[in-house]
Amino acid sequence: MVDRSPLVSIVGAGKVGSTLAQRLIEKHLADVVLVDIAVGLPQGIALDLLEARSLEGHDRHICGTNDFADTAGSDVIVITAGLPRKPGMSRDDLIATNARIVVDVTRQAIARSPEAILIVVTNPLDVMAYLAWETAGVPPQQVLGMAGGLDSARLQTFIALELNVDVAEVSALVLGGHGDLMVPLPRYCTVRGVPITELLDEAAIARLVERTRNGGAEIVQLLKTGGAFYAPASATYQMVEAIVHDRARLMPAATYLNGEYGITDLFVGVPCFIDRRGAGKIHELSLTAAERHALHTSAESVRTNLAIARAALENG
Ligand SMILES: NC(=O)C1=CN([C@@H]2O[C@H](COP(=O)(O)OP(=O)(O)OC[C@H]3O[C@@H](n4cnc5c(N)ncnc54)[C@H](O)[C@@H]3O)[C@@H](O)[C@H]2O)C=CC1
Ligand SMILES: O=C([O-])CC(=O)C(=O)O
Repeated sequence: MVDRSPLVSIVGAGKVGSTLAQRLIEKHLADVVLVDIAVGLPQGIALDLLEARSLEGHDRHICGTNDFADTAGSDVIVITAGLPRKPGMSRDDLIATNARIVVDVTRQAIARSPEAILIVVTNPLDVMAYLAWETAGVPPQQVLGMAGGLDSARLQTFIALELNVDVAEVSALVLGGHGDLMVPLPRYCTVRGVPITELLDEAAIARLVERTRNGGAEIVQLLKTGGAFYAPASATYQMVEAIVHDRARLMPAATYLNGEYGITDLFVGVPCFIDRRGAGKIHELSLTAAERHALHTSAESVRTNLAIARAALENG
């Protein structure tokens, strides 16, 4: 992508941000700037990770800071700043607080790296991706939201556990908003190319689909103090890697839709080719009437939440 080492700034040095930072440097993908509002937190994590460098055998650099000036010239900016939910909460309960945070940090980050690809992770994901895009004032291809890779990996895991097969043999696909109405697509889930509809009965598939829809909440219930972070960091890593290595990888991600799938002016999860320019061509699957209806229902819920976020921002 560039002659120098790729530079990834991660905004939010919490669970997801710090885990992603570790993955990025220890897998030699990029140098990292970790920025957070909490004084000492990004500095402490960065120092700890630096001290592990000789043990892990890499020479990637990481810097922790509270100053966005240190993020200047980033190739990729990942936004993980904001509240995670607690047991009993929906992701949508985070709208007002996280909208303010995402607008604020996007403005500060993009001013220093106007060419960077933005990957939004903060929830509720699809709404936050839209706000980040609107705030950044960049072409929509420059902004992506991470969720489809995570939701698909969860379904992939549950299929592998159910069939007791190697997870590497399983492929799965989840579209739609990253919420309770997400759209797992069993017709597009396979084991070595064999559709799971030939391997599992309807009741089993329905159970796995439901577990996937509740995948985030299941972990929130277990952890009690926040949400999942290892798999979210891995799914985000894959997106960063596709950008940094210009891979043109087809993966589900929240992407700006302008008529694709019959949806306009929203970020919603669909398969798209991700490369150094961000979101490339969107792939339009041929969906059944029921699948299309489910996708539209999910998208309309994102639209409603976007209106709620806008109202919250207007009211300060
Ligand atoms: N899209 C997805 O699939 C996933 C989304 N998430 C979301 O990612 C977000 C982060 O989750 P965690 O890392 O678990 O939370 P966390 O609470 O561990 O970390 C959040 C960090 O954001 C920082 N922060 C808050 N306001 C800030 C500001 N104005 N500027 C800079 N930093 C700020 C906090 O100080 C904290 O360190 C949450 O909204 C969570 O719901 C988490 C997992 C998956
Ligand atoms: O459930 C949450 O709040 C975090 C998240 O989005 C996920 O793990 O899917």
